[in-house]
Amino acid sequence: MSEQQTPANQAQNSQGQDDVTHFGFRDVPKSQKASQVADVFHSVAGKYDLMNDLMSMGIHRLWKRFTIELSGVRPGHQVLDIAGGTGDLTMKFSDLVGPSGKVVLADINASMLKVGRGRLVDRGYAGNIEYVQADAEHLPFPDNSFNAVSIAFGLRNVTDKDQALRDMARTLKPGGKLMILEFSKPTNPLLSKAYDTYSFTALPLMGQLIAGDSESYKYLAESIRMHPDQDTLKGMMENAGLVGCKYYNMTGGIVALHVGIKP
Ligand SMILES: C[S@@+](CC[C@H](N)C(=O)[O-])C[C@H]1O[C@@H](n2cnc3c(N)ncnc32)[C@H](O)[C@@H]1O
Repeated sequence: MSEQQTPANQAQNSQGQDDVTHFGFRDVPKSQKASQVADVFHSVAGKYDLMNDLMSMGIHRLWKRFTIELSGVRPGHQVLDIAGGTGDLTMKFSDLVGPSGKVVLADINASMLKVGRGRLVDRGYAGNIEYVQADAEHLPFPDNSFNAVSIAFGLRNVTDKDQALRDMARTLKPGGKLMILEFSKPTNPLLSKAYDTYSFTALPLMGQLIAGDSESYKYLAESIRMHPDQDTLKGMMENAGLVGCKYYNMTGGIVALHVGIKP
């Protein structure tokens, strides 16, 4: 298909440049991205945790542990884990906030929420967790609700990231902390090359063998490359009104944790 004939460019021609975004390396109309992302996560939900462990060789657990350590979450706190998926962070926050606190596990995708809820209930997590199907761009929570908001490996799937950041900032209490754990840009060119080879060959192959779906894992690799790098994301957080924004590179910048405070 030629460039001019893609649905994305048709939208661009008839409605203007702003109506187009990317889905991995492809341009798509903004109105279609959420449903394409939804297809990815409906497809991978059942094998999500196994694939996470295999693809990252278990290292995602360390990235998440560091996030929890920096969260400052304490007993009695209210926490939102948006794009919470199968609930890795929610579980840890639930332990930290205790019976007097609350964690909201929110995700746009019913399949991921179902797997997450089943997993947490199986492990005996109940009482201080709420499950909400919600889009990060339109959070159904009042202003100033949460001591901490986290989004782990979710932001790169969101169509309008600036809008999502503004809404996360809105729902934070003054002094509350936003934590964004996300794939980012490796700082070393050699690591970057090896990581590219791994991402574009091994990931789709593993996706095919284990989840029967290479396309979703090709999207994973592509979406990581399209995501804003460390300094760009930090600037976006500042534009959303957060202060004290900084980031911590992990595994050579393959992943970064960004934190910012609501003034
Ligand atoms: C890679 S998973 C991450 C799950 C979990 N946070 C973790 O770290 O294991 C990304 C999640 O983002 C969710 N998601 C994608 N777009 C979203 C949006 N616009 N709003 C809320 N959740 C979204 C997906 O449904 C999926 O569960």
